[in-house]
Amino acid sequence: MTSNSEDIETESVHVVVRVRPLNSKEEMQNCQNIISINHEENIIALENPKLPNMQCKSFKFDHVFFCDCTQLDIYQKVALPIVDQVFKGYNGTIFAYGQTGSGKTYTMSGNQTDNELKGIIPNTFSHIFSQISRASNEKSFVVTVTYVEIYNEEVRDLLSVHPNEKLEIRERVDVGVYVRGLTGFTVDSINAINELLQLGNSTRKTRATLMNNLSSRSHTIFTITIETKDREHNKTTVAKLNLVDLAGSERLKRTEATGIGLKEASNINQSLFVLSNVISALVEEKCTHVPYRNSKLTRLLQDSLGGNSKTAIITTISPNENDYDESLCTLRYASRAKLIKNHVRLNIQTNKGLIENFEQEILELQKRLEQISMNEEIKRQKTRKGKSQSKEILKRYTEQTKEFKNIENVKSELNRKIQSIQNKILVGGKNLFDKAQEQVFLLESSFEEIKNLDKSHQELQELLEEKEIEHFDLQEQYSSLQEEDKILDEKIERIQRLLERVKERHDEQRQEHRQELNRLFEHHQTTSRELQLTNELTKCAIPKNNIKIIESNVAWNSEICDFQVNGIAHVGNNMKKPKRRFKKHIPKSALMGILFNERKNVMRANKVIFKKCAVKNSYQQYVSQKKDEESKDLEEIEDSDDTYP
Ligand SMILES: Nc1ncnc2c1ncn2[C@@H]1O[C@H](COP(=O)(O)OP(=O)(O)OP(=O)(O)O)[C@@H](O)[C@H]1O
Repeated sequence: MTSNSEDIETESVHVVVRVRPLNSKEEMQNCQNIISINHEENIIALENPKLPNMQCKSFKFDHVFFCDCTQLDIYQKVALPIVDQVFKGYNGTIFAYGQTGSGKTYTMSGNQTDNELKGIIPNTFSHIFSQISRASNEKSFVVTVTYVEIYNEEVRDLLSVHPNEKLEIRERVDVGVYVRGLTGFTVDSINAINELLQLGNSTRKTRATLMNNLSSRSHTIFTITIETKDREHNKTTVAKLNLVDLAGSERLKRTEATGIGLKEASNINQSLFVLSNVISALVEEKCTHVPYRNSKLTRLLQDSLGGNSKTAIITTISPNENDYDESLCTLRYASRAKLIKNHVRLNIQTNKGLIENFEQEILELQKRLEQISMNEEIKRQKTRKGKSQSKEILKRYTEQTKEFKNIENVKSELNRKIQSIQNKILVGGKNLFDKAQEQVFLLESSFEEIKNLDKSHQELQELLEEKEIEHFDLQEQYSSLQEEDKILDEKIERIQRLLERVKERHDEQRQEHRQELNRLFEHHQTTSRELQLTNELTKCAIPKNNIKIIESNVAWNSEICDFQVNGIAHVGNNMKKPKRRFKKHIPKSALMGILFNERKNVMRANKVIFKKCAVKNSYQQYVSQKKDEESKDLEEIEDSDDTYP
């Protein structure tokens, strides 16, 4: 077997944890569960029963399964991906590791009579044969099985007629590590492979201990080798799947083992100790030597740990508070094993494989059969020709008939051989199940399909919900945009109407201003003329000096809107003394008289003047007021744009 170095992939060992439920004995003793699980993060936390206030010890794995998980859950998450890879030509290993009584055998083998309780090994059988029956008929497969146990550091063949015979481990460059003299069986159906498993299990060493009524006293490796010949791509691959059920580690104090039990337990612990050393060495960066050779177990699992294999370790633990130390130790090793890197490559068959050998054998047998048939035919013809001749010939004929019978027997034996070899080569697409098996498997696969469908249904449902939310959002956005658009239209319309109104008002006001301006202008002209006349009249009526005196002594009172003589109160007739500013040489009475009369005249005249002036002022005020109003209107328009809802 060869494979290009470029094809080598480095990948970590897949490590999962399975927690078994508390058993009835533990429940009766009221033992506490010290394990909690975070399924989303795949974290398992262990509470120290002696120090409940201390923080839990937690470990992260590729997957964690709690007591309620089913055998099929484990198969789908752990074994199925590896079995699929074996079909592609990659080696695979699945092994259960854990304390005695933690559920390794339950996980690997389970209860064979109950479909739901079947473990990884029987489920793998169904998976393999269903894959073959679903494959293209351009593919041929040969499935072979071996089953070994390592008991007290001795390798034994569980399928051999001499199961107690010790076997040796050897290594060859082209094959790798192998067990010499191991019996391999080619299987063509689930029944055939199941029978071999049962046969092996019946020989496996088990014993009742204080920790487990049916404790495995040996490590077992059930190996399925699948050779696949793909005629379409002219490629043959051969891959091994090791299904390993280890014996559990045990504290001798707790199991109180003695005699053979003690020897078994010491050997089990010793080989598990080597296994943990191998794991440690593999993950240590500076380590140059991995002690695979220190135990038979690690020697046989050499390829699975750090070698050419896709490996999954199922760490089984007990939730019982009394098993805290063992569980912690198991989890520590398991989390270390996660760091092991394997170097996986596609195993392409370059020399003659089983399929080719079988095919050649069939051809040779068929040729022999043809030759025998031809010889037989010639002999028969000769016999027919000599039928009517002498008695002697008749005697020979009887002998020849006997010979023909023998030939027939040889022929049927050859046909049987051909058939049995042909049966070993499984052609893709062929139905390999008998009715009952098919139903069982269909039940399992439909269960699997239902699960997958459920999953995809759930995913689709979630997607649909997401899309619906998006749709609602869009609709909301769309309707709010439409509303906004409508509101904006209305706003524009209203602003336009407002603008038109303002324009109209503005035009009207302009018109009014003009008219008012004209009117005021005319009025102003008339007033100016009148003022001019009044001035002329005043000049005639009042001497120039007096006018000056009057002018310097009167002031406009804005409160009463009239002229007032400075210093004289105009309340009734109570006029007060004028201020001393008047010149002394003018007699007071005369001045008063003049002043009084003239003041009256002047006041009248000035009132007129003032009024004219007031009109002029008010005209200017009016103009500026109008300007203000116009600018206010414009501001109003501008404001209305900004402040509109
Ligand atoms: N997940 C589980 N669900 C239900 N029962 C279980 C589970 N795991 C183990 N058990 C039960 O616990 C008992 C011990 O299990 P099992 O024999 O598989 O342990 P083990 O790890 O193989 O022990 P040992 O190393 O001694 O062989 C069995 O009765 C088995 O049915």
